[in-house]
Amino acid sequence: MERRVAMEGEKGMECTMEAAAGVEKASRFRRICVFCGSQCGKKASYQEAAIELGKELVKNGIDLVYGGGSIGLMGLVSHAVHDGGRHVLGVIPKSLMPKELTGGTIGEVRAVSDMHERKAEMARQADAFIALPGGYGTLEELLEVITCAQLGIHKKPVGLLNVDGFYNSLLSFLDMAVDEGFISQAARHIIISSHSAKELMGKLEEYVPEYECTLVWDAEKKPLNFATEPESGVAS
Ligand SMILES: C/C(=C\CNc1ncnc2c1ncn2[C@@H]1O[C@H](COP(=O)(O)O)[C@@H](O)[C@H]1O)CO
Repeated sequence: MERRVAMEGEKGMECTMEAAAGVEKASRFRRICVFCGSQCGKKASYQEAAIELGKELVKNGIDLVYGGGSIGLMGLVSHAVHDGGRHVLGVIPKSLMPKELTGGTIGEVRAVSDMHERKAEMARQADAFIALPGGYGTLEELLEVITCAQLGIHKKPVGLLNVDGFYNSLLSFLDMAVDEGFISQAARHIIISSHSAKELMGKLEEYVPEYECTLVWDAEKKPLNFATEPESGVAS
């Protein structure tokens, strides 16, 4: 079921549509980008968490942006969102399609030319980011949106779904880097983590960025293509 954007003069229409779709509470986010493994991982809990997160997005009336793959946790989260009737946008480099799109496409698939364009397009489309368990690719994507937040390039919330403590050692490493003077407390607070999708969503809804955009970027160049003015009313 696709959400229709209320036209001018249709005040209240969107709320009615959301209620009809079973959406519990209007979210500040229209689309969330999920980074996750192209593998399923060894524990069933990782797969359950991907499905739970997808259902939580649906419950909150939020659409999905992701890397477009049909494999691993990517396939599970995208199916959960699509099955729940929300829009799914997969952004995938053409050359990766044979490797990561083995199970057929769902939702809208946007083919891009390379990895940089994939990350830029996902970032542009999303109002917030969530990382599920994953490998190098997931970490790379996660760290890029964190470092861009640190530089003041965007103010979109970044969540970590710490399923079964999967990210405990990463979080400990970051705490150690704070203690050792390499990461500031404010920058450490960019990552919002939780063990459950429901709690994480609640924290992301309440997140207030501590970062000022101190850098003046050339508006023509739009660094890394993060949208400066979000379409959904979320502070970018
Ligand atoms: C190679 C370049 C950039 C850095 N690499 C990646 N950028 C974007 N997405 C990536 C990158 N490496 C892997 N991925 C994707 O992440 C997903 C999850 O991977 P995981 O290793 O299973 O966690 C998967 O879709 C990968 O394609 C610059 O050109």
